[in-house]
Amino acid sequence: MSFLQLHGLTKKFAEVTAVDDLSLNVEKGEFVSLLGPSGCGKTTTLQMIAGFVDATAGSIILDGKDITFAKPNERGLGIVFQTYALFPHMTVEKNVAFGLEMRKLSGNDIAARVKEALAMAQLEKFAQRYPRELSGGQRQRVALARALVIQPPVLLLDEPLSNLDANLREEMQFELRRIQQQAGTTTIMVTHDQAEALSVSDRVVVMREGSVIQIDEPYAMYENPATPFISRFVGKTNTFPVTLTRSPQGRQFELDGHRITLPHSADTAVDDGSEALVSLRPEKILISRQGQGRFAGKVQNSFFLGNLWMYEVQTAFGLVTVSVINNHEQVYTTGEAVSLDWHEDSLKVLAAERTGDRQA
Ligand SMILES: Nc1ncnc2c1ncn2[C@@H]1O[C@H](COP(=O)(O)OP(=O)(O)OP(=O)(O)O)[C@@H](O)[C@H]1O
Repeated sequence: MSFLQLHGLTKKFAEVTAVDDLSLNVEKGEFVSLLGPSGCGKTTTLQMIAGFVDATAGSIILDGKDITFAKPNERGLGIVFQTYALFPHMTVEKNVAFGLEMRKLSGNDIAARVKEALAMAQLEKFAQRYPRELSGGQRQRVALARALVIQPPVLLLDEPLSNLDANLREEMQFELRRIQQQAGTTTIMVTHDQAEALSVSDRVVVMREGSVIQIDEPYAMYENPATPFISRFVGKTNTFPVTLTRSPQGRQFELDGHRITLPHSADTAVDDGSEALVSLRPEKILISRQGQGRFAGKVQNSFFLGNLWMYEVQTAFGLVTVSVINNHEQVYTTGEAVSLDWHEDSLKVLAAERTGDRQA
């Protein structure tokens, strides 16, 4: 039996269904992210788990116990809010000790556990500082230490890195993962940042309009998105509308005068003759000097991203984004004629979605 089980969890606010029949099993020690665009119901789900919002329907089972209607303090979960919500008038040490004092542990136990939590979050030398005397990353580590010191069965993180600047954010992603693994705490994080979800999670849950649309490990989610929406939301991709036909060699479509046969691995539930979208990641495309690949194009824009070059290439089938690792190789310039190619295994075929799904 899974450690945390959400069964058919639903929340309605008057006419708005914020969360619609959400089911999810989380294993002990697992790090699961709820990922999705603004308003998809991530925070409401987290708040139902925390007990701040009552479920309209469904149940929450933690370690075999039904906690659907338990009060937040009876659940004893660790929570880190977006704003950290540290006590400004308390030192780091006091902030971290607070939850243990409320639970009336002995002075010695409190001192030992605070010491351990501060060490885990690498905060020992800041123990006597006040939150205002800390950087954003240090405050975020205090919030984590404070949540973990009570040894909660589940740690809930609500956009924990969104207040940090880009560099620090990346650093803290790894730090967050390290601390979570060291503590071994089952963790659920809400985020709208796909890179963050992919880099720290054991599994990612993509939500849209209150519903779960895919649950997978990060690599599988990126490589095999279930819908065009996920292929655009999780990472960047190029999509081309095509019509699939069947031949003795397998499923085929035509692009810019070329017949392309899909490998069996890319076979799909899409019916023959119906419209489909082919998804092709920018880093899976090979760009070369004119004539070396199957598809002709012209570089319309190039962007230098440090580790990567991104090219937008105009082709007969639309604007294609290509990314190339910056390893001192040839750089293509705007206006240059190039050709593109790819390995057929890189193609993913997805059923075209309803109209509202066309914008990521
Ligand atoms: N207290 C409330 N009363 C009415 N509607 C609400 C309430 N809380 C949330 N909603 C609605 O429920 C839906 C889901 O909101 P929720 O905050 O869970 O989304 P989210 O995915 O966390 O979005 P964000 O990333 O912007 O925080 C939204 O349409 C929101 O407007």
